[in-house]
Amino acid sequence: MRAIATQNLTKTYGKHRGISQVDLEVQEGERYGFIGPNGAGKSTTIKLLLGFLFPTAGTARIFGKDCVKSSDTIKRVTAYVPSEVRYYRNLTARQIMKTALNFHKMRWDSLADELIDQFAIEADKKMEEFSLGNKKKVAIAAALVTCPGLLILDEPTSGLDPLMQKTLFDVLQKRNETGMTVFMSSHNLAEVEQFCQKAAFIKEGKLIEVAKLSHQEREGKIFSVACPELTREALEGCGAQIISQEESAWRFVYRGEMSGILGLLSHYNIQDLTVRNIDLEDKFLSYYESGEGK
Ligand SMILES: Nc1ncnc2c1ncn2[C@@H]1O[C@H](COP(=O)(O)OP(=O)(O)OP(=O)(O)O)[C@@H](O)[C@H]1O
Repeated sequence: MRAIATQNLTKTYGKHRGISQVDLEVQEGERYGFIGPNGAGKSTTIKLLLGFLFPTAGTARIFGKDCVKSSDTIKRVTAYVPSEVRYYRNLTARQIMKTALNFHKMRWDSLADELIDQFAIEADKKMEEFSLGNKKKVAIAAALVTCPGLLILDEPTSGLDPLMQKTLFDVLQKRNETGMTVFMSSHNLAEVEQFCQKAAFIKEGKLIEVAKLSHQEREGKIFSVACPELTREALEGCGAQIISQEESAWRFVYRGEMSGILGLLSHYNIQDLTVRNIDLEDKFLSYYESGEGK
């Protein structure tokens, strides 16, 4: 079963672009990242999934249910943690978690206490007394306490200190192991790379790529080589894709067998050499700096 499926999903704000023809597929149980620069269309997509906005064209489904027609049913199996959390000032953290439970016709139980403990929440303090990061922790606990099948997070770690970021991903990992699907939009590429199995890249409202993030599926290595004699012809002849050259310093991507490039380099007097996996930041920069779709 697909937790999220959108087809041709399009939203315009009057004459302004929102998103255009987005086809997204997230399988049940997946940990999925949603990446794009400011204004790319991440929040618009999330709001369409949650039924906060209606599409101009196309469809969005969660667990097979249409996000417009079955918005109420979807809200019962989906939880959402926004990037910036706003609550009524005079509610306590406990009251907010209870409200979430009431909405799902659930009772306060040991899980609620456990979440308060894990996220070090001062449960009887009012929202007006909470810092931004502490409000975020309440939002996370209120989302998790309802045991959603799908958790959608917008910038999940914004406002959280490093210890709480770790707690969050530990808790998400455990929930994911028992079946919860996680869909998170983030500007923090390292956290997406570490936690998610797949990531979709959105640019100017269009989905431009879905990347698998498991280590086996990495697409090549980045070489940085210092060598005055090396030539563009030699590198390209071997299948390298040059990223930059400054005097004798070369940076290139190599996707072939290692023996090929190492065989070539062994003929040169190499002054320095580093090799590393392509990471999400490389991909992000290549998609978004180049001005091209891919
Ligand atoms: N209410 C609105 N009225 C007009 N245009 C809007 C509105 N909301 C979003 N947009 C436009 O839709 C496009 C996508 O915006 P969106 O907020 O979805 O991007 P985003 O990827 O979430 O950005 P960020 O990372 O900055 O939060 C942008 O061009 C934005 O200007």
